[in-house]
Amino acid sequence: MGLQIKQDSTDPARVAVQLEVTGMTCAACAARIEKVLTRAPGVMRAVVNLPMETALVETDGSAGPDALIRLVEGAGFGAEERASDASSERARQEQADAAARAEERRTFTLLVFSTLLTLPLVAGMVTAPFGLNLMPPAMVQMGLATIIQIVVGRRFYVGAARALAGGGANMDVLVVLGTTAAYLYSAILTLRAWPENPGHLYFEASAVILTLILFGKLLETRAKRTTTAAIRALTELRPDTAHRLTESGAIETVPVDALFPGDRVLVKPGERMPVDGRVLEGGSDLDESLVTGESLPVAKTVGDEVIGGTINGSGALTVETTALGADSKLSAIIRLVEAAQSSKAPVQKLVDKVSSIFVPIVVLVAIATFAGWWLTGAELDAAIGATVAVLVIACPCALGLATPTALVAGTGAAARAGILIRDIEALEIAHKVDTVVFDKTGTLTEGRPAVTDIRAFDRNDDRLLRIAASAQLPSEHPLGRAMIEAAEERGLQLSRPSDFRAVPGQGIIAEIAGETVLIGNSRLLQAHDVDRFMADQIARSFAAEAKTCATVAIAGHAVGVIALADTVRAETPAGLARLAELNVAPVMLTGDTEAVARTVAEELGIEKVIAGVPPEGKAETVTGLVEEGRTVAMVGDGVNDAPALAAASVGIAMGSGSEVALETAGITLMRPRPDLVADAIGVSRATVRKIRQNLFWAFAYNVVGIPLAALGLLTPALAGAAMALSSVSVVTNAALLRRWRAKAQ
Ligand SMILES: Nc1ncnc2c1ncn2[C@@H]1O[C@H](COP(=O)(O)OP(=O)(O)OP(=O)(O)O)[C@@H](O)[C@H]1O
Ligand SMILES: [Cu+2]
Ligand SMILES: [Mg+2]
Repeated sequence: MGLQIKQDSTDPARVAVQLEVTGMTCAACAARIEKVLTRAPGVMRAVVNLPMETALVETDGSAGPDALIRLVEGAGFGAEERASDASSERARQEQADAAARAEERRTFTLLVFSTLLTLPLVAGMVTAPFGLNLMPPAMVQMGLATIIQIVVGRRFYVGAARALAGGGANMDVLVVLGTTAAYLYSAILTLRAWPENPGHLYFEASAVILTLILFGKLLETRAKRTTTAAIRALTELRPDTAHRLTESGAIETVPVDALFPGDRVLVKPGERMPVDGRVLEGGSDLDESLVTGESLPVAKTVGDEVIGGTINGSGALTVETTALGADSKLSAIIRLVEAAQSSKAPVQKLVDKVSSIFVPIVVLVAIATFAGWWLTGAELDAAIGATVAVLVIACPCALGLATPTALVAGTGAAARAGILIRDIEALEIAHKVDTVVFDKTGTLTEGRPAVTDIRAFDRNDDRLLRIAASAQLPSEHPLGRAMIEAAEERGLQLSRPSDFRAVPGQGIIAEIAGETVLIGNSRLLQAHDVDRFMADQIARSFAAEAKTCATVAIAGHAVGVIALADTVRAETPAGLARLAELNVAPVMLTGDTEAVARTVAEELGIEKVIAGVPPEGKAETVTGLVEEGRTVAMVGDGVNDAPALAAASVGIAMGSGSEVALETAGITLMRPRPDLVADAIGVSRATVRKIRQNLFWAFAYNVVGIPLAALGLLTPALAGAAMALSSVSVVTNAALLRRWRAKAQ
């Protein structure tokens, strides 16, 4: 493999300093800063990244961050030290995790304490039917209840006070009102009757309610922590150290934070990829499942891109670093999923609004209940009991949990399948999608066309291909690349055109040996008054075989036609069949000719075809479909489809996972597989279904519970149990979503 492992050493003297630079306006600024930094004593390398506004400086340890900052400031810019990305991100996660665990432990201890104090209070209730009276004396009851009210109740009092101060009312307000009413009423009775025995007391009710709610909270935080664990696992994918190859070919093990873009790293068999990069040497199979959801190993050879966090198979790889830390794909994914999970869904905003109206209404109902019982001549005792039960059963905590728990579980399950959901809005819209617009080239097909036939009018096919491929040398278009490849296969000598211009959606215009060469479709020929008759005839015959044709014209005369074919992706038919199952209509949108598009569409069973659309017309076409009243998902392969992705109700970027696609598309598929589109719609439907179920049950429980409590059919303690149970069932129901699996394997 040509790799010689000479030594494994760490070089503590090498220090990487990251600076955040402000005030840069252009590349010249960046170059100036780079020069100033590079020339400073002790600096080995400096790289300034203009769009990221950062400078990465490698020093031998003698130039500290402060000195470097002064240098940048001396050049007229602002600078600040930036904490190293990978470690700060992980530290942040670990901190949050530790805090969550500590909170959980505290809640658990409190729960045990609260349960122990509550048990004597309920002992009387439980044993009474057996003719035993184990109820402790009223004063003891009051002592126990007071401790619970203060120690356990504290967090609810604080929460309620905070909500009221903010002008709102939440579940804590109801909990506080209910338990305080029960407690105070019992306390007053006890004190007034002392030393006699008072009548019926509600100490056990307030204690049981607080204990149960605490129990619900504990289950809730635990469930939440396990649903986010899938995402947290992603951050743990990145290794801490990497084997860097030095100029001399030695190998040193360095912290990942000390690497620079451009550094070459050695990845040994079985190790995790420390950075995003390109393979320079070697070959291996990579397990990308945790990043892209692809379950089969992916073969990588020289020139292929690798993603940090994936697992190397049995080969050793030398990789050139292209992105690290916060710039890496893994970081982008983590940020995306985290942002999605914490963004507020429109339905959640509605729930918040409902809750804020709901609480005052409940208080009114409670007052009415009390008045009703009182006025009909009932005991004060019964009136208080019913009122407390109303306040407790009305607590909307299940309502508050219904949406966020389902969303976290749904987006987490999707991410595991390689479906990244940027925001909750995308998830909510995706479930309504009735039309999916597919870009043809690169989405339904592989996007790697190959030259199949050459029809030179003078029968000199090689000459035609040589001219065409030469003219295409500067082209980025897949059709152009295919021509170059075909020419190279035939060993033809190519020469760069002296002038080159791409006409989007039509073709190219180049200058070769003083002659203008046009290569493209009918529209290009028409625009330049080239006789199209013969070329169109040929193109039509090839269209039946789903081959795309490009006509070559020299000095205004058509001289031949080159036919190219692209293969349909293996997963496309299954993907379309599953969309049909979901009752979603597919539409093909392409810049190719109607005839070719029709042939491919017929083969795939797609009825609606919109062909011959120039790149800038794609967004317009999508907007047109949206205006017809459809909910449109546009599936494209990234960068050039960005406007159309943005125009759709929801944009689905496929495959590339490039930054641009991540930013513009509501949903990104990490693998170039059209069948994941159905899964994206599927997970969205499953999540929205869960949210609706949860909301329904949470509401139903309140709607049924409140009248029962008002009529005195629910004891306060039972109401507390019912409330805790409803919260737990909502959280459990949402957690079931974690079992969702993509059908695309
Ligand atoms: N470099 C090129 N060489 C030859 N023909 C070209 C070139 N660029 C564009 N064309 C012509 O313009 C047409 C439309 O190109 P465009 O890039 O808009 O669509 P596409 O990528 O081929 O298909 P899709 O819209 O499905 O992605 C092509 O089918 C081809 O006929
Ligand atoms: Cu509650
Ligand atoms: Mg295209």
